[in-house]
Amino acid sequence: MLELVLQARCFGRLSMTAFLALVYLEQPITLSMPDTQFAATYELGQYQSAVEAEVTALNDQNFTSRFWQKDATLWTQDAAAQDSIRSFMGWLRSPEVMLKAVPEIMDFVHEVQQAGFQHVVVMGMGGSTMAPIVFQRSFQQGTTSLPLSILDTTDPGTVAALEATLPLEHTLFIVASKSGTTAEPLAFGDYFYDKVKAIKGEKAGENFVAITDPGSKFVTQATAEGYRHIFLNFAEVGGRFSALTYFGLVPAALYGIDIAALIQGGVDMMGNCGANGPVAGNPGLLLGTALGVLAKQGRDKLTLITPDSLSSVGLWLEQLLAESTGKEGKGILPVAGEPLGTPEEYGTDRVFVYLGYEREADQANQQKLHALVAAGHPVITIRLKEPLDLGSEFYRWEIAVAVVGIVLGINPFDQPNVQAAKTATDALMKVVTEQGKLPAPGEPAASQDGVSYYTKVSGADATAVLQAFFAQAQPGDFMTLQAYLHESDKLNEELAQFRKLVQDKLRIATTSGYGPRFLHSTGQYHKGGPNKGLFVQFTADHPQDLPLPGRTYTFGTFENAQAQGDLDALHQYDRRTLHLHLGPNPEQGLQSVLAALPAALGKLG
Ligand SMILES: O=P(O)(O)OC[C@H]1O[C@H](O)[C@H](O)[C@@H](O)[C@@H]1O
Repeated sequence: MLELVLQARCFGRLSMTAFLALVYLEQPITLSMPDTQFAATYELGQYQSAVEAEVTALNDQNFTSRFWQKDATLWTQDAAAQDSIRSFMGWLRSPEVMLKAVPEIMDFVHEVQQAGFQHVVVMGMGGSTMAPIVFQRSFQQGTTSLPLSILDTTDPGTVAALEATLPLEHTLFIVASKSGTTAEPLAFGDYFYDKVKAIKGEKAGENFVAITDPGSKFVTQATAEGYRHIFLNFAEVGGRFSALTYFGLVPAALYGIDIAALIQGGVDMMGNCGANGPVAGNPGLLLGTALGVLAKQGRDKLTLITPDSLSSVGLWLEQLLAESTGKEGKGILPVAGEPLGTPEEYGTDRVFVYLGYEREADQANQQKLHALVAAGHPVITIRLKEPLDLGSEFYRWEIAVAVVGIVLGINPFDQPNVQAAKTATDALMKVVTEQGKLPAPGEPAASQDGVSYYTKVSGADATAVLQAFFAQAQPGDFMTLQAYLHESDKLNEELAQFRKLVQDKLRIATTSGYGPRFLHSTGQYHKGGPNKGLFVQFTADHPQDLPLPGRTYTFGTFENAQAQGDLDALHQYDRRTLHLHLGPNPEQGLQSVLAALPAALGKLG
């Protein structure tokens, strides 16, 4: 059967009737309107008709006008949940609102340049740093702009390594926290404020900027400490929907990105998604409907394929998808950073999304994607002209996950299970305050080469424990690596090797994230999504720990408590876990685990 291909460009010029007429034809169709920027291709095979039916059903219910009127009955009939949903839809107008704020942001950029700063560090977690990470990794630094670093980990080795690269006296620190209560950014802020104060005394505040919500407690602290500037974000925008607000745009502008053009992309996408009145087609609706329908039919692992130049988008998308959809035992698992394979390597639980540039042919991935389409896997392709198109892309995906929420029947704007890990961590930190240290872990199931293996299953040695752990895998499961470690190229390679060995043998999806970053991102799905995960947590010793000013604990203890707290939370949700404490040298420790893994997997059927 021929696959149906719809080149979904310029929906604004294509009536929905024409669109539906075209998608019903049983032959490949390419609509070529190269003057627009919202290029997406849907190759959905056997799922095409179900997606069309859902788009029609949503349009029959006046989806677009109800959506823009924030009609929360689209998502739920529960009155309290409806109030909550409405209160998180401020992001819908964020591109329009922020376009007006461009002169204010650019005035600030000039002020910073004239003050002689040499480096910018953005410090925060989750939605407050994901977009800056993408900007820093996807764009070239502007010629007259400042280098940008992002700190979103409590790992003392990482904090120390960053500190060693900074001209502290000439570094601008941006403490970014929407709520102003998240423990990590407050710790980062206090740590570096103390350092700068040791150099500049009472003038330390000149080097600090806050981005937060109006009225947050952090505003009081930042004011008292004489912060150079406090950006008050506008209300009703959840963290993962804040890329095109001060959280993304202030760092972007300091890095030299043309933020007016970036935001304009978002404004254009707003229009295409019906912000200014009825539209014949809606790129966000189509993407969200396709992903929602596919997830309901078991294709609930969104496998993101990008060229290297866009790989960081995976981090942003992970948070948006996992926190928005991973709840009530449902959800779409974002799978980023898995090299693309051949059709036999995948189960029937995948949908592939290729996000690339028009100018990069990326033949190797394209050939594999063609083979996947031919084998019946759904593939969605989105091509950008240039990095600035990320402005419209962020917006398309934000609309899409809101639509996924409708299709799956969940509230896409809350993150009810993130708190579980925070609560467990807080309880552990209380123990640290009272007893000076964390509770000792129980007996390991095995120890080998200085690596301790903690898990509920047992085995005579490391290989046997790994075998017993992975014997629990079922088709449709996934494995996730959770590394509370100092990121390095070597570790990234080793983690990729771990994923490959497991994927090749068990044919399950694999993901990987550094802690505590992922706690504010995919952590919601881990606890709130379907119970299909095999969780492998890595921790290590902290030979060079760092004290935290005004606290009785160090960065290292904080990181350990976060790892232990999340493990406790995963157990509350009855998840299958394996904790590997890698000892003093994590790269070497992981090497030892990798040496045992092939034999362990080899013994499985
Ligand atoms: O910006 P903040 O209020 O500090 O929040 C940072 C992050 O915290 C939590 O973990 C939420 O689950 C995330 O959605 C949020 O982005």
